[in-house]
Amino acid sequence: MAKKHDIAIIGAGNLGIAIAKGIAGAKLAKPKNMYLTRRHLEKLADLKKQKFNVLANNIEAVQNAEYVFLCVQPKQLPDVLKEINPVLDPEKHVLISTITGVEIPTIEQHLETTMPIIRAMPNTATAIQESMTCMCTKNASEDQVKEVKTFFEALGETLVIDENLMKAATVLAASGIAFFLRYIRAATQGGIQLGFHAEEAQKIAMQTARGAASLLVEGENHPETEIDKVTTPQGCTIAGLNEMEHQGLSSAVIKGLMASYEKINNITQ
Ligand SMILES: NC(=O)C1=CN([C@@H]2O[C@H](COP(=O)(O)OP(=O)(O)OC[C@H]3O[C@@H](n4cnc5c(N)ncnc54)[C@H](O)[C@@H]3O)[C@@H](O)[C@H]2O)C=CC1
Ligand SMILES: O=C(O)[C@@H]1CCC=N1
Repeated sequence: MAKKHDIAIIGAGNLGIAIAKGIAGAKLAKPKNMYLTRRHLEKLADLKKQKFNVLANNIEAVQNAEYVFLCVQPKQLPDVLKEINPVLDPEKHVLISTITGVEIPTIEQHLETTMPIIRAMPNTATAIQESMTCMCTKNASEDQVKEVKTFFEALGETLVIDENLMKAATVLAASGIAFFLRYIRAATQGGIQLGFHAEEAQKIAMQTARGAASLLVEGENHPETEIDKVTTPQGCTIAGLNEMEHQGLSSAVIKGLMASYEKINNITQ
């Protein structure tokens, strides 16, 4: 954001904490300008020591902020909106909702005033400024979207999308972190069976995953172009790759993404 802002993070759980750390790490705001709420404050003791404002009072957090991040679980959102409604000011606040599966018109139904609302779908890598964040809005101004986009650009990569793609973005990018991590864990377990100590196997798997992603990011290539460079004829790579496909690797990933997507449809029930 062009100028420094005061920020409320309503629901400083796993994602809220990652956002708070990312913002502070990118120097977008100082900890003393951030107001973090959650139900069990003892879990924010470390952040309190780092001078973040840690409080149980959502109203106070909103009153102190211009940018209000909503980071509670979907089922917790109606009560939170009911609580902060009286202090929301469309001239002062921009609401940034990270809540999975709750569309902007639904958020609006819970509000007494028409507010600028931006939905953002970051992932936990915001904590280290490596998020992939998809965003959409309905009534925020171009300047407000630009500001929030600039903000998330400091926390990784961004894409402004139509709201009807937000569920897909949730699965691919937000849940996606867990999916890629599970591959790294599985590769680590395989490496151990092949003779490495666990730490060595994990180091090899992590750096190899980073290298694979970097080849695509920096080379702007299709994955198969890079795969073709690895698969020596009659070599061990194609033998392993084909066995993984016989066992349904690509199919398992796609089916997993679809299951995750379907779950979003009834996540608030
Ligand atoms: N965890 C992730 O990687 C991602 C999560 N999201 C979305 O972010 C939201 C939060 O997810 P998580 O951080 O995983 O959940 P979480 O359960 O770790 O965090 C939610 C936090 O909200 C607090 N909370 C509950 N009711 C509250 C209230 N009335 N006032 C203040 N705080 C309250 C809880 O104490 C908890 O710390 C969800 O809607 C989720 O769909 C979106 C993208 C990624
Ligand atoms: O698992 C969930 O429902 C949330 C949304 C994406 C990541 N965590």
